[in-house]
Amino acid sequence: MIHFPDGAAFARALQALPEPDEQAIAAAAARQAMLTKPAGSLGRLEEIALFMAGWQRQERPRADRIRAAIFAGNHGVAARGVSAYPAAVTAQMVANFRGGGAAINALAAACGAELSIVPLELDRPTADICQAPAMSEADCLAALNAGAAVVDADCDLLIVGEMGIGNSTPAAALCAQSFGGQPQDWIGRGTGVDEAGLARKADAVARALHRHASHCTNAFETLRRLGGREIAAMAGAVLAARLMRVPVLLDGFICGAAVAGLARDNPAITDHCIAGHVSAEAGHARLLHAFGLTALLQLDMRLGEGSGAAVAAQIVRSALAAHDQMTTFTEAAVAQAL
Ligand SMILES: O=C(O)c1ccc[n+]([C@@H]2O[C@H](COP(=O)([O-])O)[C@@H](O)[C@H]2O)c1
Ligand SMILES: Cc1cc2nc[nH]c2cc1C
Repeated sequence: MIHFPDGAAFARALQALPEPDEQAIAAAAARQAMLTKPAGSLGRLEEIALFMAGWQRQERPRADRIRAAIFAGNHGVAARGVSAYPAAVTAQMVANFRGGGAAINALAAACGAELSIVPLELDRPTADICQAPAMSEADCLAALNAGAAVVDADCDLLIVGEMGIGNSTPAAALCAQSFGGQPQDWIGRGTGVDEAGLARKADAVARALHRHASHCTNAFETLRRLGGREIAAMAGAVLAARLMRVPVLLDGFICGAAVAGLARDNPAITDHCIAGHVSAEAGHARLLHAFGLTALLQLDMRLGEGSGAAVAAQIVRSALAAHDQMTTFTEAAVAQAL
């Protein structure tokens, strides 16, 4: 299991990212060239198979053991009226996840993923980022490690998701800090705020950046000051997955913002990530563009809780099923291209 003893160890890990196995990619590409289809005709499904081969270091990658890790946290900034729902919903939804009645329960079951629900000190919201760093160093480290702890090396694919009333505001601040632009470029309706709520979000992001920007000198400090527990946990999970060469399916805007916190220090952090979908949250398309990622799906979802990634996992499974199960031209006695 990956554990970061301190912020410096986390920073070192982020600078020493393993690369995919080029030999496995070449073997998978050679296999793909022999399968009974015109070259390239499975489009992005072929890219997905090669991507998975590289990270799993095998010619025929698997998606049998999918883990969906959903982290939950509460946010001091929620008291500023930046969400359409009360903060109590975070804990209530965690109970719903545990009871099996949320969207992610159905969608994880549908794609064959095992769910891990990880609430992070819901009774102790982070500080209001307009006034103070969201977390102490110890709290941020604990959250990063809670994320890292869900990843095990025999996982074929990791889905990361979140639940946290108010978290689209710190997510917007993280994106603005990491990639520049104005608060307006990164804020959106979240759970469905009205115009006044949107204005409060813009104001909160501007205040947070004004207070913290000059102190956000590295990924740890950026996540600690502008993030939240579930956001840091997602960052820890994505980094730990990379260290174990476990490919990751990213969910929506808040999930992406966690990775934005890491990407400024090392843009290669997204190399083992697939963007499962582009959510309806206004800043998500901009964020994926900044990462250079193209989402698998655009379904106008804006739920969070790993839901978009769980739907996208069906595409990954389809890609790997074709790659694994199709016959070759020789086996099926089908004539090759002229
Ligand atoms: O995944 C997304 O893109 C997404 C977009 C909007 C809202 N959400 C979810 O809604 C919550 C954040 O919205 P808000 O309005 O409370 O900041 C949080 O629980 C997220 O999981 C998620
Ligand atoms: C009901 C509800 C469910 C959620 N799941 C993720 N974010 C959410 C926000 C709300 C409000």
